[in-house]
Amino acid sequence: MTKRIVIIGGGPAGYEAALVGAKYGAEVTVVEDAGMGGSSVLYDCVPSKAFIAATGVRTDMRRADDMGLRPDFSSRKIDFTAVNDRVRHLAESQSEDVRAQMEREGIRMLQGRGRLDDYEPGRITHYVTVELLEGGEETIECDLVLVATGASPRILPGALPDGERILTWRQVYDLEEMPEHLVVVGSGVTGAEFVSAFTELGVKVTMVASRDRILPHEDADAADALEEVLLERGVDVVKNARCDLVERTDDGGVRVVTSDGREVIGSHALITVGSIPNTSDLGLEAVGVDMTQSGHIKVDRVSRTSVPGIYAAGDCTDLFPLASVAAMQGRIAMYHALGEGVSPIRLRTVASAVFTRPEIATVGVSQAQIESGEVSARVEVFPLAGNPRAKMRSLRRGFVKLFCRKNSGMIIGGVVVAPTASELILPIAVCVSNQLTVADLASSFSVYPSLSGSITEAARQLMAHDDLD
Ligand SMILES: Cc1cc2nc3c(=O)[nH]c(=O)nc-3n(C[C@H](O)[C@H](O)[C@H](O)COP(=O)(O)OP(=O)(O)OC[C@H]3O[C@@H](n4cnc5c(N)ncnc54)[C@H](O)[C@@H]3O)c2cc1C
Ligand SMILES: NC(=O)c1ccc[n+]([C@@H]2O[C@H](COP(=O)([O-])OP(=O)(O)OC[C@H]3O[C@@H](n4cnc5c(N)ncnc54)[C@H](O)[C@@H]3O)[C@@H](O)[C@H]2O)c1
Repeated sequence: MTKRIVIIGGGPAGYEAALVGAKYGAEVTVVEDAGMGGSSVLYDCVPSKAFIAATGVRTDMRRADDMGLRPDFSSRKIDFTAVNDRVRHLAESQSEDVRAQMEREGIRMLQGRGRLDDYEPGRITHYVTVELLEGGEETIECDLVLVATGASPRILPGALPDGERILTWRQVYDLEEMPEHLVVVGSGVTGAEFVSAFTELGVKVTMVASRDRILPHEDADAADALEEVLLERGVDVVKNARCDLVERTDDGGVRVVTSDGREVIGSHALITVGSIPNTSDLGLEAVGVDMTQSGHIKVDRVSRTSVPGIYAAGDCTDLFPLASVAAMQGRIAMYHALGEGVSPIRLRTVASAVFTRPEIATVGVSQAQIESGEVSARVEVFPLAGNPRAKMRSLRRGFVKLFCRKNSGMIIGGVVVAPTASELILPIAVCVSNQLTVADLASSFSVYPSLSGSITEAARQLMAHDDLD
């Protein structure tokens, strides 16, 4: 019998799940209140990476002098409106591509807000009521529901965004002029990416970090390397500073006040203090779906919630807030729900990147886990400074780090800090996913000269260590 599936949320978790559902012959409806592709495509991941790509042109030009080229960029003004127009256009056209693909696959799409509406919890059939954007309501009867509603910027009570001077990251692309002095509150991945991007555009940036280091959840050496670059580029980092208040000043700027009374004055403030899951008003509690204290939906590794027939995927769950993970959770939910063979999600194999200059990419276990004794492994750090390709490209910083099991040499993690770390991490991710060893990696050919040569070289160093043991 054809399964009837309703997916609430059309981001990577929702649309990837819908495509799998349709492929396996289910009758799929996706309910989305913004646009297909969700926040990932319209407001978060895609626009930020498009913006960063534009700012990266300036980074590359900075090296031109060192290479004997003397382009005169001082007289070329940055057309900030054009930069932002391009970003918005890219996001909208990607959203349209997702919508067109879903249409081709025969997926029904409804624009509006969905909520679970089971009149009698515990039954096999579920009901989703949609408040349609065009007006009116529709209730859909179905066998399976996937909740994929994502998350929204966390708002500090003392720092209410006004879209002009006090901004969330989603409002940056509406600015008509470049900020003179941007104060970025929060030093997680989102904060670091915008600090780096605006710095590359030549904007004065101050970063307000709640701890004594930036990127507290990333590899410490990588975070230190980035901090060094940011300081060298003129960024001020205010540490151990929790922001309590952000307000407009009489001259049109902003005043950021920390809990210990420190004050930072700037022209604009960008608040990047994390996200909250979009899980209220969905009727989840009424049907008995277990939630965490933070409001995330509890799921297992095949995306099941505590209620049969209701699955959840992506940023509304408590796994790993990445588009790639959301998409994988969504696909896994459908394979499982439709009785296809499925492997539970393996978070240790997730590769992720921070798109700063330089980029930071990681996969597998962390050095912190090794140092704490939680994981037993050997570590090799190989600086890029000696790499011939890095010298040719005038790259002074960056490194490759590999972690392998002590006896077997199996690769269980790695970190790359380089301009293209997000691309260079793949061979290490392949090793981690497929349980390959340093010998496998060391015996693979890398191109000469290439930055990836440092990855095979790091593996060779770990092998040499094996020989001595
Ligand atoms: C600034 C920033 C940059 C990022 N960059 C990256 C990156 O480079 N790489 C990466 O892997 N990840 C990145 N992420 C994380 C990534 O954006 C998220 O992990 C991803 O968006 C999660 O996808 P999702 O499908 O769970 O939800 P979303 O993409 O948030 O989509 C959910 C959709 O559901 C809609 N919705 C919510 N409630 C309802 C309802 N009741 N009815 C109907 N629709 C509803 C929402 O409006 C939204 O459109 C970034 C995040 C941020 C904040
Ligand atoms: N390139 C990418 O893949 C990418 C980019 C952005 C976000 N993301 C995903 O989103 C997740 C969340 O990242 P994020 O940076 O948005 O949030 P986060 O929660 O990781 O970081 C927010 C930071 O703000 C700090 N903070 C909280 N309240 C504060 C206050 N009052 N004053 C000062 N600082 C305060 C927190 O201590 C924290 O360090 C990431 O873990 C990642 O999975 C991914």
